Amino acid sequence: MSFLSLRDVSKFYGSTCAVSAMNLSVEQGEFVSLLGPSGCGKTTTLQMVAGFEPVSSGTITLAGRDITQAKANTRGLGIVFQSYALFPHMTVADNVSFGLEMRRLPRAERQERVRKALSLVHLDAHAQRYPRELSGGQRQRVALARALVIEPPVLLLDEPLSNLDAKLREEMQFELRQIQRKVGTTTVMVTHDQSEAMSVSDRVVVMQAGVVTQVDEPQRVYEHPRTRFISTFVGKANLLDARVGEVGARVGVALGGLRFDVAVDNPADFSSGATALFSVRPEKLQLRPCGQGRMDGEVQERFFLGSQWLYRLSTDAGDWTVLCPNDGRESLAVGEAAAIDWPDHCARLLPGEAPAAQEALA
Ligand SMILES: Nc1ncnc2c1ncn2[C@@H]1O[C@H](COP(=O)(O)OP(=O)(O)OP(=O)(O)O)[C@@H](O)[C@H]1O
Repeated sequence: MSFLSLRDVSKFYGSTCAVSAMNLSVEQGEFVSLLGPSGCGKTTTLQMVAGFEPVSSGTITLAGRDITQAKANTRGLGIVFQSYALFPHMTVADNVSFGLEMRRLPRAERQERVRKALSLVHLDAHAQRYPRELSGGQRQRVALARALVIEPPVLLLDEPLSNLDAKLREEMQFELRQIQRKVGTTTVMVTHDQSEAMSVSDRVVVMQAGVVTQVDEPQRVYEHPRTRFISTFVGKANLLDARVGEVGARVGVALGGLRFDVAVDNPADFSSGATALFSVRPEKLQLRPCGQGRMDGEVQERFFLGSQWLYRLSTDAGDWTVLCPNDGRESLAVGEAAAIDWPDHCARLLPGEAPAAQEALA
């Protein structure tokens, strides 16, 4: 049995369904991110696990214990929310020690645990400072230390890095992952930032309108998105209408004047003669001289991104976005003709109709 488990958990606010029959199993020590656009039910899910919001239906278990109706303060979970409200009149050490005092731990043990927690987040030297004397990233680390010091079975993080600027955020993502690996605390993080979810998580739970649409390792979500929405929400994708030909282990596709086969995860999702979406990531496409690729096109726009060039090309099959590494060679000009090509294994086919949205997890 998994460590943290949600079974058919739903949440209604009046007639609004915030979370619909959600199933999720998190293993001990795992780092799982809930990823999705604003309003898809991520925070509500976390609040139900934390015990701050009652579930409308369903069951939540932790280490084999049904905690669905347990009061928040009896769940013993570590929680770091977006506004990581430290006590401004307390030193860093006192802020971190607070939860241990509430648990009436002896003074010597408190001091030792606070020392260890601050060392973990590299703030040993700042123990006697006040929150106002810290940078945003340091304050964030105090909040993390405060959550970790109680040695919670599960750490819940709600957009913990969203107040930080881009560079600090990236550094903290790296640190967060390192700390989590070191301590081994089972962690569930809410984020709407796909690159954050991908870079820190063992598995990503993609949510849309209260429904879980995919649960997979980050690379799998990126390389094998299950729906049109996921393929564009997680990274960028070229999506072109195609017609399904013969369906077997590989599926025949007609795209513009081209006919070719695509390997698919589940051939049963496709039927001959139906429409489907052909998908390939912009960075998987290559530009070649005319006549030397799969189809010829014309450059409509180009953008210099520093390490890459972004091109928009028009072809008979539709418009394409292509990302090419800036290898120092001369770029293509607007109006220039070029052929588009892609390796077979980078092509994906998505059913025209979205597959069953809810992922039932074993
Ligand atoms: N207390 C509440 N009362 C009524 N509706 C609510 C309440 N809290 C959330 N909702 C609604 O439930 C849905 C899910 O909200 P939730 O905050 O879980 O989304 P989210 O994915 O965390 O969004 P964000 O990324 O913007 O924080 C939304 O439609 C929201 O308006």
